[in-house]
Amino acid sequence: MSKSTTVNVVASPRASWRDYYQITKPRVVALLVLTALVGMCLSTPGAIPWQLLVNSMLGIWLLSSAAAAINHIVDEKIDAVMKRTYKRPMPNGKITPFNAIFFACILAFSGFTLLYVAVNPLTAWLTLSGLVGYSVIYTMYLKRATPQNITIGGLAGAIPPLLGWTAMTNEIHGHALLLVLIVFTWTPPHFWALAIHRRDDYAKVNIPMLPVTHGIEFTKTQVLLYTILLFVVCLIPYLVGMSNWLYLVSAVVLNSIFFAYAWKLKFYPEESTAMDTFKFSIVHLMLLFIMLLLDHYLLPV
Ligand code: HEM
Ligand SMILES: CC(C)=CCC/C(C)=C/CC/C(C)=C/COP(=O)(O)OP(=O)(O)O
Repeated sequence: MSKSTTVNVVASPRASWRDYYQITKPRVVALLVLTALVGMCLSTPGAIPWQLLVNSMLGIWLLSSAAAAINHIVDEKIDAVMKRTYKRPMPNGKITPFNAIFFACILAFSGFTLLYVAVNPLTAWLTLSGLVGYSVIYTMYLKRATPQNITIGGLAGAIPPLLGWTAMTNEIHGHALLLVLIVFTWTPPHFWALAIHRRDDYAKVNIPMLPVTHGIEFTKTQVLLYTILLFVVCLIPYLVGMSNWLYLVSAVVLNSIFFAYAWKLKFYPEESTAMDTFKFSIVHLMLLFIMLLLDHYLLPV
């Protein structure tokens, strides 16, 4: 009689393409690429060569996605504990660290090569510095070190308009830096509104986000002050003759709404106000950049 052995194999859930797609933070990267596209279009008065446009957007998209994937790899342990993130593909074991690293390397290598060869080396190096800024300086160091983590780290997420600009012109222009300044000033109220709502998550994993270290009220004041600063910064493109009245009117309306959300958050908060403010921040930036684009093509200065 032959003996049979029963082996209990606990299969780890298999990753699908959707899991890999998820660790690239697709919606964040989509908005980043939109800001890069606006940088590209505003850099040149006329039409832009479509091959250059496609190669630039693809390269920036690949490197930003790689940066997001590295963020998921580095944050696996804290993501496993936080309510907002515990279902992500890394903490739930669908994607192994080895596979994620391999995936991120392919994205980063192909993105860098594409930008270097088909766009220009300046854009390739600047985009790589965005990756290092986000996945190394912000994620590995600043995020765990200081409540000003996102003010400094925000520079990496703000750089895409400059990348779009250099992709077209191969030079760093003051107007491109102005677009970077807009995203840079937008980032603190964008993130702190969410961090107010998720304060306990961050406290649980000892991440020194502003609402954890300085309290909810202080953070709400900062959100309000940043929306005022952002209002002023968003007027500069009109004041320096970079854009026309269509952008000006849109910027005034969008920033007034953002300010109103921040005011409500500070003085008349309801359960949902912090998340409503966070959600509006995304609509704000998206519409602001779309209006910059429409203004550029409909009312050239
Ligand atoms: C250091 C800078 C930033 C921090 C700390 C930050 C933080 C966050 C966090 C924690 C979320 C929630 C993500 C989730 O629950 O999956 C989020 C969502 C989002 N962020 Fe940011 N963000 C930053 C910069 C940016 C930039 C520069 C952009 C685009 C220009 C951006 C666009 C978005 C979008 C579109 C979402 C919604 C994503 C979705 O619904 O899946 N963020 N951000
Ligand atoms: C090349 C280039 C331009 C790179 C840009 C990189 C990039 C994807 C920036 C987005 C910023 C962001 C979503 C930060 C949140 O990280 P978090 O770790 O605080 O948020 P999480 O807890 O949701 O992961």
